[in-house]
Parts: sequence; structure tokens; C-alpha cells
Amino acid sequence: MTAHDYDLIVIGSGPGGQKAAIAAAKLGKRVAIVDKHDMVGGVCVNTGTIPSKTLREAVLYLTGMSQRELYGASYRVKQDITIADLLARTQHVIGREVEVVRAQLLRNHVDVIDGIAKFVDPHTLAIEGRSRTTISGGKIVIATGTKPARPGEVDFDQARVLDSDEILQMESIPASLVVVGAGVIGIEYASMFAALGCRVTVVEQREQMLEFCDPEIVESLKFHLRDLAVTFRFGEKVVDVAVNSIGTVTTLASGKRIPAEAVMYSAGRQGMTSELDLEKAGLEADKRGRLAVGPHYVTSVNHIYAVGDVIGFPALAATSMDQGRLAAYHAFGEPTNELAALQPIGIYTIPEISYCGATEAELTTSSVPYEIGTARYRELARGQIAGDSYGMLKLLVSTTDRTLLGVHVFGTAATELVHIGQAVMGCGGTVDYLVDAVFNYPTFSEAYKVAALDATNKIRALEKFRP
Ligand SMILES: Cc1cc2nc3c(=O)[nH]c(=O)nc-3n(C[C@H](O)[C@H](O)[C@H](O)COP(=O)(O)OP(=O)(O)OC[C@H]3O[C@@H](n4cnc5c(N)ncnc54)[C@H](O)[C@@H]3O)c2cc1C
Ligand SMILES: NC(=O)c1ccc[n+]([C@@H]2O[C@H](COP(=O)([O-])OP(=O)(O)OC[C@H]3O[C@@H](n4cnc5c(N)ncnc54)[C@H](O)[C@@H]3O)[C@@H](O)[C@H]2O)c1
Repeated sequence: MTAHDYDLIVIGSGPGGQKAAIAAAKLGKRVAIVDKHDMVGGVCVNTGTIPSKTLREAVLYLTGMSQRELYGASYRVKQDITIADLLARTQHVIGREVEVVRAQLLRNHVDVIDGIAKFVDPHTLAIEGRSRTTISGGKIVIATGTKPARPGEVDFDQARVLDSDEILQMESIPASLVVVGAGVIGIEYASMFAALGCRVTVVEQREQMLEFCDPEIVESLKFHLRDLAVTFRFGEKVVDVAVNSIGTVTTLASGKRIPAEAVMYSAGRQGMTSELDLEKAGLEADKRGRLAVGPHYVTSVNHIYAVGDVIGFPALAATSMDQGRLAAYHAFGEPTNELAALQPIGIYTIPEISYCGATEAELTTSSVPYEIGTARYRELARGQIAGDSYGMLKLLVSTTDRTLLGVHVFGTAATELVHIGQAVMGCGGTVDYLVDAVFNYPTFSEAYKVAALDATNKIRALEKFRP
């Protein structure tokens, strides 16, 4: 029964791997998790989510951006913000988070093994770290995440031409920056650099950005970013980046040339599977390095699971965590639910965006009749106090049964506020619950009541015409 060194070996210590390891340990299993010493916590803690969200907080604080409606356009907490100012906070938070992750793994008796894992056979892994070891596991979870996709023809020098994982290595804040790719990563970093006073040009080959979000909210974001001197080049493809000692010139397929101090690539990510020797486990990745999984995150080899970014969409920290937990439960026969269908999306641009449930476009395509209820932050006492006049919350309400179908938020605390709507939708609640609910005053949460009243007023007007 105990022929293997471990009941479960997890490859990768990002959110998916951590939760798989801890879930199995809680079931009394012998668990090991493998990652490089300096990557404990994964891309999430070391180069992705946590650094980018902490940088954003540092930018918002030091620039005084969110206080300028109250104290004037020239308000700053610090005049000359340096990269060191920004990195101090980021490194502090990363350090603390790594400690939290390590402590959680250790107190659950998970062996944390330093190194890169490669398959030797479907149950055995060779670990190349400070020393070389071989371990075997009854079950294996692959949670190796992704790395930035880099076009072969571009010379990345970690100084003037960087990918989004290298932002923390920048030596100074550039006066101008080209961002290649207007995905979530590109737009989040574009907002931060623009807030720092950097002239940002975003180049995106598609005609639109963030097309999965509410178009009205994306329009508001574009307006704000243009106001911070961001230039958008949609429908344009980067074909070359030239570098010399003073800066870069980015050439687009249309022939346009954009000079800038630095270029950041955020043009998608590639699954981290090339080092795994997958063929020795009987597995194969697709051309973007991703692994296909069936129900319960089982790969084509039935004792090997894959979770997190390495399996593709939605590629978010929160979903990766739950996929990890569910995979481990399934591996050891613990009853589980499916991953919750209702998941929020939070985009930490400046201002931030968040939504949950359906978009107007989806409801229109599927012929679901709905009404909109809107609350503007400038009509809320908390909006005035916080100096946010641009924020808004929009509810999409079924005109058939008054259930809440979607919530879309733009502005201060959007990524927190969305969870109220998520909870109501998750419980099958109607707009009437929000009409009758009493919220703390003055809060942003009150926006739900204002928007709910707006929606019910419109539905009432509609109902007068009922035959
Ligand atoms: C800039 C940026 C910002 C982001 N912001 C957000 C956000 O705001 N909210 C959000 O929800 N998501 C965000 N994400 C996405 C989020 O970081 C990922 O969804 C999440 O980290 C994926 O978790 P994971 O479990 O797949 O592992 P990852 O965090 O990707 O970590 C994978 C780990 O596997 C290790 N590994 C790889 N190969 C091997 C091997 N052969 N042997 C041993 N170890 C290996 C790597 O070293 C790494 O530590 C962001 C991502 C980026 C890049
Ligand atoms: N707040 C969040 O939840 C958050 C934040 C950051 C990242 N993420 C996750 O990270 C993942 C990766 O994000 P991403 O932004 O790197 O990838 P992405 O694939 O979403 O976006 C990349 C963009 O680059 C464009 N592009 C590619 N090559 C180009 C070229 N040569 N010229 C111009 N445009 C080009 C693509 O058309 C695409 O729109 C996302 O799937 C997301 O789930 C989430």
C-alpha cells in the first residue's frame, strides 16, 4: 500500500499547488510540494498577482491620485517617486507572503522540496535543485503555471525591453513606455505607469480591449486612461523593437514607429511544461504549453491531475486555489462539489473594474429580457467623502422573475463590492432583497440599494404596459 514515497506530490507552489497540498495533508496523506527555493508561493506571490497589486497600492498612495478630487490636481504624497520607493513596499509584502505560505505548508506537515521536477516515469520525479533526488508519488498534481510568451524575434534585455515578470527588475521609472498587448496584465501595468506620469502607448492587435467586460465600463476606463496621457493603438501589431543606449523604437505592421524609453511585453502567457519531460509520464501539452484535463482536473493519465494556469482559462489565483483543493479531494475519494459556476472577475486598473454574472451582451445574445439599475458614486455620500465622482455600479435584473443576473462595478473598492452581488446571485436572490436591505451609511455598498431602486422603478414603469 505504501510503495511510494508520498501519497501525493505537487509540482509548483502557486495557489493551485498550495491548496492541493494542504487539502491532501488535511486528509492525513503524506504530501510533498516541489518548487524552486526562490519561487515558493508561485508566480502569484513572486512575480505576478501580489507584486502587481502591491505596486498599484504604492502608486496610488505615493502619487496621491485618489485624493486629487479633494485636495487638487497637484496633490502628491511624494514629489519624485523612485523605483526604490515602489519596490520597498512590494518586497516587504512578497517576503511576508512567502513566509505565510511556507508556514502553512510546514504546519500541515507538507515536505517542501527545493528544485525543478521532471518525470522519470508516470509515478516518479527527478528533482534537480541544490542536490538531485528522486521521489515517487501515488498521485501527482501538476500546478506549474505559466511564463510570459516571448516572440523569438524580440531581444529581451531586462532593462529596456522586458516582459511583465521582469517589471520588478526595472532600474528606474521610464518617462515613456510602450505596452505590447492590452490584456489584463498590459492594462493594469499601463494604468500604474500612467499614474506615475509616464507617457504610455498601448499597442493591441485586436480592435478592442477587455472585450469580456461591460463595454460601458471599458469605455469609462479608456476615458480615464486617455486623461492620464495613455495612447491606444488598437488593431495594430508590433513587428519589431529596436534598442540602443538611449531608448527603444517599436515598429508596427502599419509602418508607425513609436519611440519610448522602455517596452513591456504582456502579449499572453505560455504553460510551464517544457521542463517536465511530460512524455515520460505519457502526457502531451498543446502548442501553448497547456495541459488538457477532464472532469475533476484529471489529465489523460488517471493518477495525474493538472490545475491552475497550466490548464488555461480562467487562469486566476482564486480559481487555481479551488481547482487544487478539488483535485486533491477527488484524488483521495473525498466527496466534492464542482467549481462554483459564479465567479467574480477583478481587474486592478486605475480605477478598478469588477463584475460577476452575465454581461448585457450575453443576455442580449441569449434573448434574456433584463432591466438596468445604476448607481453613481457621486450620488453617494461615501463617494463624496472618498473623492470618487466617476465610480458606478450597474445591476442587470431579469424583468421576468426579478432575479439578479449580473453586477458590474467601476471605481473605488469595485473588487470588494462585487461580492455582495455575487452572494445575492449565488442564493438566487431578487432585486427586491436589495431594495429592502438596510446598508451602513455612508458606504459604497449603499450603491446596491440605489441601483436596485433604479431597476425596480424602471420595471414598474414597464409593468404598467402589461396587457
Ligand atoms: C502580472 C500578473 C498579475 C496577475 N494578477 C492577478 C490578479 O489580480 N488576480 C488573480 O486572480 N490572478 C492574477 N494573476 C494570475 C495569477 O497569478 C495566476 O492565476 C496564479 O498565480 C496561478 O496559480 P498556479 O497555481 O497555476 O501557479 P503559479 O502561481 O503560476 O506558480 C507556478 C509555480 O510552479 C513552479 N514550477 C514550474 N515548473 C516547475 C517544475 N518543473 N518543478 C517545480 N516547480 C515548477 C514555478 O516556479 C511557480 O512557482 C496575475 C498574473 C500575472 C502574471
Ligand atoms: N486582475 C486579474 O485577474 C489578472 C491580472 C493580470 C493577469 N491575469 C491573468 O493573466 C493572464 C495573462 O494575461 P495577459 O494580459 O498576458 O494575456 P492575454 O492573452 O489576455 O492578453 C495578451 C494581449 O496581447 C495581444 N497581443 C499579442 N501579441 C501582440 C502583438 N505582437 N502586438 C500587439 N498585441 C499583441 C493579444 O491580442 C492579447 O489581447 C490572463 O488570462 C489573466 O487571467 C489576471
